Amino acid sequence: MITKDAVLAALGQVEEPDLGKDLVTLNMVRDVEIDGKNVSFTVVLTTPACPLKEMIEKACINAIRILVDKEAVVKVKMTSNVNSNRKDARSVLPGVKNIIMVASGKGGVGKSTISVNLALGLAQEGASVGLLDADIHGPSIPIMLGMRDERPKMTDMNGKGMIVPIERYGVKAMSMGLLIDEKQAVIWRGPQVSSALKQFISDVHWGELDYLVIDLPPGTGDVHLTMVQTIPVTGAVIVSTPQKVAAADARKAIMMFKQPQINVPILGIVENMAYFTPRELPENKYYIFGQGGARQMADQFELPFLGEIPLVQSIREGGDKGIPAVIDDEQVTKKAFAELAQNVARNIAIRNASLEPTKVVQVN
Ligand SMILES: Nc1ncnc2c1ncn2[C@@H]1O[C@H](COP(=O)(O)OP(=O)(O)OP(=O)(O)O)[C@@H](O)[C@H]1O
Repeated sequence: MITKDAVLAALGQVEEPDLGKDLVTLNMVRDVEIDGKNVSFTVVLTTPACPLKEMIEKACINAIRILVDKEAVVKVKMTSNVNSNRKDARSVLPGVKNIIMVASGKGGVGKSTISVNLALGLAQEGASVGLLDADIHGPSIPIMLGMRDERPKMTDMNGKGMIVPIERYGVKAMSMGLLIDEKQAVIWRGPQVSSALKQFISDVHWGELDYLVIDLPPGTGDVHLTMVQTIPVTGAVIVSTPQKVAAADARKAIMMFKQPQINVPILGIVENMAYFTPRELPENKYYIFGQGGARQMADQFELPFLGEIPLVQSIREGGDKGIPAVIDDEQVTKKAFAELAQNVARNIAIRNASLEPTKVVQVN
């Protein structure tokens, strides 16, 4: 006779490869039910974007068949509950489980393109996602999401007026560009930008989110410090391109986050425009700017390499039209961005299981 104890003992042998512990110890197994040879249970993953989903499901079925009963009919329900390791007072972004900053040392490497498609990619996997455009001097997200002419609505939250993010393609988005006059912002100095940003962060009503993706301005300046002083960041994604000059600037961004007084974990490096793929020959890859630079940089800093995004005409066209690549039909770009979203989600789960929460830092 199959018993619940035997089932749990077998599942106790199945390891979550990224977290290095078994599913029972990690409290990921729920609702075990047994009816004769029929065994069913739920596995609660730490993210819906888990790239190991199928592998874990197979390992569970095998464990029951090998260790409990080879004739067992096993039904596994795979669900998720995104984990978080926030231990701050939640005075900022209270309902947000994980905060991802997308950064690059240099402008024009595709940071906004990556932010938008990463947010949409995570949402397509089933997560609840927000996207915040913190690039005051060059906000491009309103264009990329086709919401440049929209004006955000306000809502009353316990007597305080809050900005309601705009929903696009299943993601809640908000940009400084929708609230401030760009011509005026151009002459703002660092402190003005910082205080506007602080205000902006606490004035948007995000509600409950699994992930909030923040598109930072390029560089390594005041705004970046303001952000880490204001927000308990889960981790940063560094965007680079294959050219040596971009890599040198990406290094600066890495060094900034690694500084002991900032200490924001880096979730990994993504290489944008890694190779060119013509529309007519989607299988062909031309490494026109050189190959493997970002991967080497990741190895050098012992950071995860999150993926290569090809240089494709439709990514640029989609960005200009307000139709991001992820929701387009082009399979090459869809696949590259889906892998990026899965790798980011995976590294957040690992980070949450292994590292201390990020503290909001005081920089003097
Ligand atoms: N992989 C790609 N393939 C084709 N075009 C791309 C790709 N990535 C970005 N682009 C295009 O390059 C331009 C710059 O991209 P984007 O605005 O995302 O860069 P950025 O790093 O955010 O720039 P900035 O920091 O200066 O705002 C845009 O026109 C965008 O559509």
